[in-house]
Amino acid sequence: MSKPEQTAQAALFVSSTGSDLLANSLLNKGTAFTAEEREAFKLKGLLPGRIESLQQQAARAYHQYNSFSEAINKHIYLRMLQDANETLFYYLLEQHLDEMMPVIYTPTVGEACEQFSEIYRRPRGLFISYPDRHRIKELLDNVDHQDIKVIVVTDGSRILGLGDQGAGGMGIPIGKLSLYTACAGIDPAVTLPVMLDVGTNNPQLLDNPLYIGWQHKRISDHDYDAFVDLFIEAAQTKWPDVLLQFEDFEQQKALPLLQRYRQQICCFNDDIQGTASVTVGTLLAACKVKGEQLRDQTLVFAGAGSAGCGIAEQIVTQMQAEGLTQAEARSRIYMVDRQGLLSSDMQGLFDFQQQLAQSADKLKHWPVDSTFISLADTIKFSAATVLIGVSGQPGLFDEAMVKQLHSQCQRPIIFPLSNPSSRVEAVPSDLLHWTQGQAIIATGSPFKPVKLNDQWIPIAQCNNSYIFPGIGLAVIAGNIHSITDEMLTQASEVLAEASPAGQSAGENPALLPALDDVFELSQTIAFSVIKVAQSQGLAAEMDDSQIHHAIKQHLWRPRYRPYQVAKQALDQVYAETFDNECKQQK
Ligand SMILES: NC(=O)C1=CN([C@@H]2O[C@H](COP(=O)(O)OP(=O)(O)OC[C@H]3O[C@@H](n4cnc5c(N)ncnc54)[C@H](O)[C@@H]3O)[C@@H](O)[C@H]2O)C=CC1
Ligand SMILES: CC(=O)C(=O)O
Ligand SMILES: [Mg+2]
Repeated sequence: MSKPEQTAQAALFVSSTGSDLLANSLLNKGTAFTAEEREAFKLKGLLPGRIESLQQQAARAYHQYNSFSEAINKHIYLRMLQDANETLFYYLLEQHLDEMMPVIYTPTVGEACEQFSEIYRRPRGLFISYPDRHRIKELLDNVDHQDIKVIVVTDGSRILGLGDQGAGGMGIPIGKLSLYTACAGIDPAVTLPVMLDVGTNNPQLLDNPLYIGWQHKRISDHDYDAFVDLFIEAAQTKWPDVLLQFEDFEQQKALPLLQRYRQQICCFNDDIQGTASVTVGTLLAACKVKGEQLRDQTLVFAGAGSAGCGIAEQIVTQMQAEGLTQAEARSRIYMVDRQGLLSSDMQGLFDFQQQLAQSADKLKHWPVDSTFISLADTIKFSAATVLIGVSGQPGLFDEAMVKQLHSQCQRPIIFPLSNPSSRVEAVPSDLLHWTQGQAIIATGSPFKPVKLNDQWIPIAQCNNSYIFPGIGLAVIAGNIHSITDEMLTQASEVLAEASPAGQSAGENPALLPALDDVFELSQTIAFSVIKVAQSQGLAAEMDDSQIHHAIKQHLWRPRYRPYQVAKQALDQVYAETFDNECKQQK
C-alpha cells in the first residue's frame, strides 16, 4: 500500500540561527537548507555550497550506512543520523524499513543496550537517577520540548531476554519511540524516552569503569515505589494528557506498576498488553490457516512471566468471545515456568500466575511425578496444539518436543517469541524441518524465509511493534484518557483481519501484514481504538469522518518544511501543537 503523498507544507517559524540551528536534530536540514534560508538563518559558510534535496542526502546516507558490515555499526550510524537530522533519519527509514527495522529495533537494539556505555555518543531522552529524586520536576523542565505526548519509560531491569542492563536499557525506549514515528507518523518532537536509573544488579555493569549510569545496586521495595510515584506525579503534572508506555520492567514490577497507575494516568504495559494483543491477533491468523478457531486449541506456554501471562489472559477473553466459559478456556491453557507446569497447589506463585495454574486434581491423573511436570510432559499429556515461548531461553524447544506436538495435530502452531534472536526458543528452519514444513510459525525477532522442498516459507514477526504505534496514534488523535483491555482486544482483531492468511491461497501465507503496510495498519488500528474509546466514554466526541481527519492531521511525515524567521524567541516546533500552528498560519 502506498504512503500518503507529501503535501505542500506550511512554513515553520524558527528562531534558532547558525550552529544552534544545525545542532538541533528536529530542525536541522543540513545541506538541504535553501539559499534564502542560509541567508535568513546565518548559515552562510557553515555548510558546503551545494544545496541538496532530501533524496540526495538520503542517497549519501544509504551509501554510508552500507559501508558498515556489522549490524551494531549500522545501528550506531543510524543513531548518529537521528541525533543529527531526524527528518533525514526517518526519510531513510521510510525508504528501507524492512532492511533497517532489525537494526534500530530487535535484534540489534539488544546488542546496543548491552554495549550502551561503550558506544554512547550524544544525549537523547531523559535519565532520572535515584539521587536526583527530589529534583524530578526540574529535570522534566530541562527537556527542550514543551508538548510531550508519548513517553516510553523503563528501569532497564529486564531488557528483552537479556536481563538487567541498567541505564543501557535506554536503548529500548529510544528504539520503541523511533517506531512510533516510523510506523504511525507520531511527530518525534512530542516523544520522550525516559530511563528511571535506580541502579543495576548486573555485576558486569557494576564493575565496568565505562558504565554510564548510577553505579549502585538497585534500590527496591518502598524506596523504589516512592521514586516511581515521584516520577509519575511530576510527569502527569507537567503533561496531563501524556501517554505513558511501561517497557521492559522485570516480572515482579511490571504488573503491580500497571495496576497502580492505570486508573491515574493514561498508560499501558507493552510487554503485558501490547504483546497479548499482537499474539492473539497472530494466533487468530494462524487458526484461519488451519480452518479452526482459537477455542479449538490447547496451548502450552514456556515462560509464565509478564508476556506469557498477559497473552494467556487475552486468550481466555478471546475463547470466551468464541463461546467457551471462562473455566473451559482456562483449562485449555498450560503455563510452564522454571518450576515446571504451574498447578494450583504450588507455593510462591504470583497472583497473576495463580489464576492461570492448572487444577492439581486434574494433573493427578497424569502418569508423571506431579512435583515437577516438565515442558515435554506438559506438551504430551495436555495433547497441546500450540506452543508459545516467552522464556528468554534459547534452544528450549527441542526436536523431541516439537515432534511430539506434531504427532498430536497436523499443523502445530509454534511461536518462539523471545527476543532478541539470540534468545529464541527454536529457530524457524529447525521447526520446519522437524515438522516436514507443517509448523505454523511466528517469532518475536525477524527471521528470513525458510526454503523447504523448493518452497519459500515466510516467517511472521509477532512483535508488539504491530500494536503500540497505532495505540499511540489513537490516544493523540482521539484524545483518549485511559487505555482499556477492550481497546487492545480491538487492536488484535484489526491485526487479524489485516492478515494475508485467509485472503491468499496456499498452505503457507504470511501470517501478518508486510512492514510496508504497517503505516496504514496503524491508522486502521487507531480508528478502531478511538471508536472503542468513544463507546467507553474515554475519547473526544467525533463522527467517523472527523476521526479520519484527526488521524491524518496528526501524521508527521519526514519532509522538510520551509522555514521563516520567528519574531518570538522560541522555535515553533517546540512551542506549539499542530492546531495552534494552523491558527498562526491563517
Ligand atoms: N515478541 C514480542 O513482542 C515480545 C517478546 N517478549 C520476550 O519474551 C521474553 C520474556 O519476557 P517477559 O515475560 O516480560 O519476562 P519475564 O521475566 O516476566 O518472564 C520470563 C519467564 O520465563 C521463565 N523461564 C525462565 N527459564 C525458563 C524455562 N527454562 N522454562 C520455562 N520458563 C522459564 C522465568 O522464570 C520467567 O517467569 C523475553 O525474551 C522478551 O524479549 C516480551 C515482550 C514482547
Ligand atoms: C518486543 C518487546 O517488547 C520485548 O521483547 O520486550
Ligand atoms: Mg519489551
